[in-house]
Amino acid sequence: MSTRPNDGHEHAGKPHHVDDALPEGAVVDGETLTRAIDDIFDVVVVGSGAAGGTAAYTLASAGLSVGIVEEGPWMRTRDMQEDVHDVFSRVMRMSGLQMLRGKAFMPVLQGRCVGGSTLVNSAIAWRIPEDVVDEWHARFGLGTHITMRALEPQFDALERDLSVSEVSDEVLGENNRLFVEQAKRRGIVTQPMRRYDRGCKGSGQCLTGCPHAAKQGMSVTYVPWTLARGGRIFTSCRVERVDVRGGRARSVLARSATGHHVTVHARYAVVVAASTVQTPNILRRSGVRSRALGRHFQVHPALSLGGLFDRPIEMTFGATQGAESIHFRSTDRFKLETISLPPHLAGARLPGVGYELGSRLAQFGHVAVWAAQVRSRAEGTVGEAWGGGDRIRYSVEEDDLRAARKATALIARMMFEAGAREVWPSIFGVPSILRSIDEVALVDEAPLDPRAYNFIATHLFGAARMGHDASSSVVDPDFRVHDTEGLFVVDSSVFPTNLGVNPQHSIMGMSKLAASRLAARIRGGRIAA
Ligand SMILES: Cc1cc2nc3c(=O)[nH]c(=O)nc-3n(C[C@H](O)[C@H](O)[C@H](O)COP(=O)(O)OP(=O)(O)OC[C@H]3O[C@@H](n4cnc5c(N)ncnc54)[C@H](O)[C@@H]3O)c2cc1C
Repeated sequence: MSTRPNDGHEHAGKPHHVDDALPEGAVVDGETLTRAIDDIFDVVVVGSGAAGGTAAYTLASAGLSVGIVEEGPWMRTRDMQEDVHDVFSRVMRMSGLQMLRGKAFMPVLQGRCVGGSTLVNSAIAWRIPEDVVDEWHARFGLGTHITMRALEPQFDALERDLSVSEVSDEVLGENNRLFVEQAKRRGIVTQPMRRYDRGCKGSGQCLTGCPHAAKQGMSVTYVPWTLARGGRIFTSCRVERVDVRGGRARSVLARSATGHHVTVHARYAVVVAASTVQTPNILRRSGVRSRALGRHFQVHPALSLGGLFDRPIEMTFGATQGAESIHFRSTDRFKLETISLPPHLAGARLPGVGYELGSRLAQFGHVAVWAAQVRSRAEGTVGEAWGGGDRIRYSVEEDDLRAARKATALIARMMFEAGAREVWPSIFGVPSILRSIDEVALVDEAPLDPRAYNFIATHLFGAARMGHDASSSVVDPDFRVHDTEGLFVVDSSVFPTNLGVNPQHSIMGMSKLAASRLAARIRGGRIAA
């Protein structure tokens, strides 16, 4: 059977997307709900992002009835806009203003909408590196359950379903091309990114939602495909807790944006996939008591540098992120990437104020932005703030800052070698504008102080760690919360460490593995209704 029900096609001369043609009654919109709801499914999935969308579709494809409860709204392809402010205020958690707090503040971006962060991300797909799986085996004893052999078929299926392919030359764009050329000159191994992509037009709008549904995020793939298989989604309904009675998860208790109770019962299981930040707090509110809950939170702190060139770059055309290098992943713990930012976001990276800022904005077509993700060693915590919000504490360590400093200096040198007139390193204590390659020496000496760096976090891990021992982990190697029947966690909160590569594909591979095993157990009668 095709995995692509209701696929996009032309309709009366207009593009018609899969999220325009949803089965009647399959979406219960919490923004317009006028009464309480009580419903029942075989499995209830909390969250519709990378992990939740994948789990839901895998379970529905195994013939189980699936209800998805999602805190955010559904932004349809027809409603996508370029305006960063409008999009972020509708689909980003806290309109994009969520912060990690520690020795410094670090913004942490998360989608809060159908599709979760896959609506606003760059769709880069990386299989989990084998060294990470080996480390999980050596340090956490997961080798009997989490193996490359078990994960590879999941990745194969995901890549088929979601059309993972390399960025083509036609949509590479100048920002990406220049990076590849320069890296090659330096002997740095690069590759075109592999992305979830069906017909990218190079509009550079991944971060505000693809207006062509070419990016294969969850809101145009696994979520609608789940609904086509009889599933239902409750949007704009925030899960407050899972009702656990007699040691078993019974139902999910949510509240709609209009304030009504939404109670969704699970015959067999509740699968929590609300992300590394929200999942631990949902478990806490559900009465899960584990010393490990909320601990071992990790990120890949990311930094980016702008460079001003004489030649046109035009970041508005080309894959938002199209080229990368893991050349330094093992030796120096960072990964290099390109990123084409829209002017509203890149504006925050431009140096100067007033006239000076205005004149740089006028030259925006000549700006390139290259970035690095640090495989940080630091760990933080996730807890609940007074009033019920999420409180994340995290500070990078000195080793992480050394990696960040080295990556910044390398990118700055690459930009000058590629012909940049100015490079903007974004480190406090280093001039905001470097005008020659010799000045990059100032970056080599930059302070090792977390407050000096302009990090952002989009890759999140841990805080409900997997392991055998209930005193040091939250879920067992079958993704089940220790000592709780029918309660599973399938997002990257279960990852014992970060990865050093972009996480979505690994999250989906793990979620698919967990959901396939759960479906087999339910089908085999090993989980009683
Ligand atoms: C701007 C950006 C760019 C990125 N680029 C890439 C990339 O190119 N490649 C890559 O591999 N990774 C990328 N990432 C990271 C990647 O998107 C995430 O790692 C991945 O989506 C996480 O999956 P998840 O299912 O855990 O969380 P999400 O995808 O964030 O989904 C979690 C969902 O749960 C919902 N939820 C939370 N709490 C509740 C609640 N109480 N009740 C109901 N629902 C709830 C949320 O609203 C959300 O929709 C990027 C992230 C961002 C923000």
